Amino acid sequence: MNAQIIDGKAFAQGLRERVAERTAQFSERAGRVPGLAVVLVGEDPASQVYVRSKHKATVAAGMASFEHRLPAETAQDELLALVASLNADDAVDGILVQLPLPAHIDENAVIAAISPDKDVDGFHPVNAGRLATGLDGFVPCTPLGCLMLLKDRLGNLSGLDAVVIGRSNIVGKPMAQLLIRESCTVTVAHSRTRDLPALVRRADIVVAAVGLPEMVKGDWLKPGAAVIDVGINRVEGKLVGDVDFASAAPVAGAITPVPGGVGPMTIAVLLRNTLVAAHRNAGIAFEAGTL
Ligand SMILES: Nc1nc2c(c(=O)[nH]1)N[C@@H](CN(C=O)c1ccc(C(=O)N[C@@H](CCC(=O)O)C(=O)O)cc1)CN2
Repeated sequence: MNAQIIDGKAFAQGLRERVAERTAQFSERAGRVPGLAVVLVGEDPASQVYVRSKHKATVAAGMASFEHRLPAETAQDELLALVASLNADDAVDGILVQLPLPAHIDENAVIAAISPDKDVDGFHPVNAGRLATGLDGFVPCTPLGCLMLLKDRLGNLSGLDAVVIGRSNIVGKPMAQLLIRESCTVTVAHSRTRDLPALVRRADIVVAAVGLPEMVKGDWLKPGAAVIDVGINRVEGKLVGDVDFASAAPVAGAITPVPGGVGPMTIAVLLRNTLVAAHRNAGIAFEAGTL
């Protein structure tokens, strides 16, 4: 067997085009464009690339992009004051503080300061609670992107066994919640999990989000499993995922590559979430349709 490659880059491009069409319709009706504010603290090279990509994608979708770049030494109170001003700004529908933040800033305090109604990252505890309890709210972009790719490939996920490797607030936990919502049987594995290969071998769906280069091997997989690789690890100048693609591809039924799999979905879903936020803020019903 040789896995079908899940082309996240192409899927993300399609999603971005659909968001752009719906943004034009929204802007016509609301008399204003959706606005996304992105805050970057410090000079982390990868974060600078992501923030630049977000700016370009936001503008290309027909939205207003408000970029705030602060020096690495910025005091937490200064960042909280900026978040408060963005919360109060009617031109801003979505607020995103790029992570990771410098070590002297409490990430949780900053996330908690963002208005849950502008939290297009879906990281605020209110939105995490909404997801866990089945209420409408913002869902973190990367796991929602993974779910879109899975549903596009597999259709109905009901009854499938899923293993999520990694328990972060940003990917692992919300991914598990989304799969539960689709009626999968979900196991969340982490660094203390015993006999991870045996657990993975039972899964129809494997989502790897641990940040350990090429950790998941092909002989851990059930033949035909759908494998979603969230890892972005730089090894000797090369980008690799958390899955050992060379050994996994001959066993899996479908697999996301790195790069070009999950990564591009993050920004496409961010635009989608910003469009949803704009509808809510303007009091216009949002029809999800193909978004
Ligand atoms: N506030 C947030 N911070 C961070 C998030 C997030 O969703 N919200 N996610 C990541 C970084 N990220 C977006 O912010 C991101 C990561 C990867 C990609 C991407 O397209 N990756 C490409 C490879 C790009 C490369 O060469 O480095 C791919 O996988 O094909 C986009 C966005 C952490 N911080």
